[in-house]
Amino acid sequence: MTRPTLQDHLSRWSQADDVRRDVASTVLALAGAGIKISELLAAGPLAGALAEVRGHHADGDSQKELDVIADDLVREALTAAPVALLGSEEADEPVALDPAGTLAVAVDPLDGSSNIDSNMTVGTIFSILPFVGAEALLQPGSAQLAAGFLIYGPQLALVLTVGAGTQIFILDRASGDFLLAEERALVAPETAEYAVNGSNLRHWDTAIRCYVEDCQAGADGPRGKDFNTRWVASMVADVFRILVRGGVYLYPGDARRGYTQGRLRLVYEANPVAFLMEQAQGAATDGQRPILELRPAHLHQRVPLVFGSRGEVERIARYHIDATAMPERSPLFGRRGLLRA
Ligand SMILES: O=P(O)(O)OC[C@H]1O[C@](O)(COP(=O)(O)O)[C@@H](O)[C@@H]1O
Ligand SMILES: [Mg+2]
Ligand SMILES: [Mg+2]
Repeated sequence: MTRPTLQDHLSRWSQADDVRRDVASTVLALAGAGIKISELLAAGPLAGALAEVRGHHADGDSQKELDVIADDLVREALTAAPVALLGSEEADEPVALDPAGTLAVAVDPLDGSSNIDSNMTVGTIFSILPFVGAEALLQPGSAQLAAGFLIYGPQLALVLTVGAGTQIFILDRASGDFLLAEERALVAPETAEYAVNGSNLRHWDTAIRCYVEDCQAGADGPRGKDFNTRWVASMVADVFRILVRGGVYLYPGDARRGYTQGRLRLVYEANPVAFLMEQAQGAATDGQRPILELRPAHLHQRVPLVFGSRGEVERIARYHIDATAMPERSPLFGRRGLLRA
C-alpha cells in the first residue's frame, strides 16, 4: 500500500487557496525543524550537554540547553515561511519575522523538557493563526488554522489538524518523508484511564480531589469500575496515547504558589491540543469551559487543562459544578464516605 506523503496530503488540501498554501508551507517548515531536533535527541549526550539548565523564564520555569537550541531551529525554519509573528515559550516577547507574512505561529519548541536526560519522549507543539496584527497570538483557539505537534519517540510522528480531522504522519527514515499513518484519529468517547500528577493531590480543590479519589476507588467506589493511571510528564506523549486508546489528562490549578492556573500555557500548549482533540471527537476544557473559546490575555498565560475522552471531560465539568452532588455520591461526603463512617 502506498501512503501519501505529508507534502502530497497538504498540496491536495491547499490547491488554489492562498491561505491554505501558506499554512501548508509553514507545516512543512516545522516538520523540517522537527527532523533536526530529533537528530539531536537521538544523539543525546553525544550531541553535548542538552539537559543542562541554561537559565530561567520570567516566572521561574527552568530553561535547558535543548529548549534554547530547539527554539533557534524552529525560528530559523520559519524565517523561510510566510510567518509574520512568532511567539515561543522560550522568548518573553513575540518576534517579528516576514513583514509580508500572512500567519502567526505559537510554539512550545520542546514539550516535556524535564525528560530530556531520561531518554523519554518529548515533542514540539505548534499553533498556526491568521496574522491579524500585533495581537494575532491573542486570538481565541477557535481562530486556529492548523495545529499539531512533532513527537520524538520510537517513531518521529507529526500529529496534525488543518480543521479536517486529526491526522498522524510518521517519518520514513529511508525516504526522509513523513507518510500518512492515520487519516482520522478518533478519541474513544469513554475510558477507564486517567493521567494526572497525583503528587499534587493535597493542593487540589474539591472537584479534582473527588474526581481522582472516585477513579482510585475503582470497582468498589462510586464509578463501579477499575481505573488505570498513566503520567509521562511530557504532555505530547499523553496526548498521543489518548489519541490511540482514549483516556483523560488533567493539569488543574492548585494551591501551590504560581499554580493557581495550573502549569500549561494556553496559547502554545492548550490551544493546539484542544484543536487536535476536538478534531478527533475528544474534548478539552479548563475544567468547565471549552479551551477553544478562551481569549488569551498574554502570550504566556497559564490555564487549567482537562482533555481527552469526551464523556470523561464532561463528567469532570460536572464535578466542578458540585462534586458532592454527583449522582453516584451522597449529598454530604459521598457514598463511600458514609459507608466507611
Ligand atoms: O512536572 P509535572 O508537574 O509532572 O508537569 C509535567 C507537565 O509539564 C510539562 O512538562 C510542561 O511543558 P514544558 O516541558 O514545555 O515546560 C508537560 O509536558 C507535562 O505534562
Ligand atoms: Mg510544554
Ligand atoms: Mg517547553
